[in-house]
Amino acid sequence: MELGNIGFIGGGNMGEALIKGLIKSAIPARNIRVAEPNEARARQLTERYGVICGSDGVEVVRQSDLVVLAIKPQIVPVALPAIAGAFDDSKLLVSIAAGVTTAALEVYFQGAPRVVRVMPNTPALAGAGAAALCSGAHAGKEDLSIALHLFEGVGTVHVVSESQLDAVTGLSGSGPAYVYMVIEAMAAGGVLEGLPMDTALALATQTVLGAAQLVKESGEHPAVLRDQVCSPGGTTIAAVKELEEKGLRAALIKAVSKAAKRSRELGRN
Ligand SMILES: NC(=O)C1=CN([C@@H]2O[C@H](COP(=O)(O)OP(=O)(O)OC[C@H]3O[C@@H](n4cnc5c(N)ncnc54)[C@H](OP(=O)(O)O)[C@@H]3O)[C@@H](O)[C@H]2O)C=CC1
Ligand SMILES: O=C(O)[C@@H]1CCC=N1
Repeated sequence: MELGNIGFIGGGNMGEALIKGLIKSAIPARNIRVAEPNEARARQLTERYGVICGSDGVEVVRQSDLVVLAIKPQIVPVALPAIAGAFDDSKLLVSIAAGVTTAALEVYFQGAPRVVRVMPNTPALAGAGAAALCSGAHAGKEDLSIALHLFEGVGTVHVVSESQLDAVTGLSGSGPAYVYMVIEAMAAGGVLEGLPMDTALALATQTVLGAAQLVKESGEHPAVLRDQVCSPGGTTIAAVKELEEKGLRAALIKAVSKAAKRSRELGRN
C-alpha cells in the first residue's frame, strides 16, 4: 500500500520514534515532513533521519496525504485550529494525542474530516511498538487500513473501540515506562548482590525480553510460565512471596488505572 507523503505536527519523543521506525520500515525520508517549532530539534531530526523539517504546520499539511498529530494534548486546542484550514477531503488526520477524542478533533474542521485516533508507544523506535486505533465518525475502512499499514510498519496494531483507548493508553502507551523501571530495579538488585552494572543491566534486559517473547510464542498464561520457574522450596518462590507481600501486582494494576484516568482527564481539557 502506498502511503504517499506523511506529515508530522510535532517532532518530539513519540514523533521521532515513529519517524525512525517508519524509515527503518522502508518509507523514504523524502516522503516525511515535520513541523517542529523548536529549531534545534528540527535540525536534529533532519541530521538524524534526512526528513524535511520546518516550523510551518500549514505547509506540512499542504504537502502531506496523511498527517500525524504528535503534539501534547494540552496544545491541541491552540495548534489544531491554526492548521485545520489546510486540510481537505484528500487528507487523513492521524492523532496520537492521549485522551483527545475523535469528536473533539473533528470540531475544528468543516465538513466530514477523516480522522483516525491511535495510541502507539515508543518501542516503535525499535520496530517493536504496540499500538491500538479507532476511526472517527467520517473515516472509512480505507482510512483505517492506511493507519493500520502505517503502524504495522513499526510494530503490532489492534483495532479497538474508542471507549477502550484510554485503557490502551494506561497499558501499552505508558507501559514502557513501567517496564524500564522494572529493568532498572532488577539490575540494581543484581548490583546489590555483587554484579557489575553493565552485566546486571544486560541480564535484566534480556530476561524481560526473553520472558515477553516466551509469553508471546507459547501462548501460555503468564501465571503458568511463572509456576514453571518456581521450583518447590527454591529461590524463585522466595522472591515471589516478597513481591506479593510488597504488592507488585496490585501496584501495576493501579498504575494502569491511574494512567487511564489521567488520559480521560486530558480528554476533558
Ligand atoms: N511519549 C510517548 O511515549 C507517547 C506519546 N503519545 C502522545 O504523543 C504526543 C506527543 O508526545 P511526546 O512526543 O512525548 O511530546 P513531546 O513534547 O516530546 O513532543 C511534542 C513536540 O511538539 C512540538 N510542538 C509544540 N507546539 C507545536 C505546534 N504548534 N506545531 C508543531 N509542533 C509543536 C513541541 O515543541 P516544544 O517542546 O518546543 O513545545 C515538541 O517538540 C502527545 O499527545 C502524547 O500524548 C502517545 C503515545 C506514547
Ligand atoms: O505520558 C503521556 O501522557 C504519554 C501518553 C502515553 C505515553 N506517554
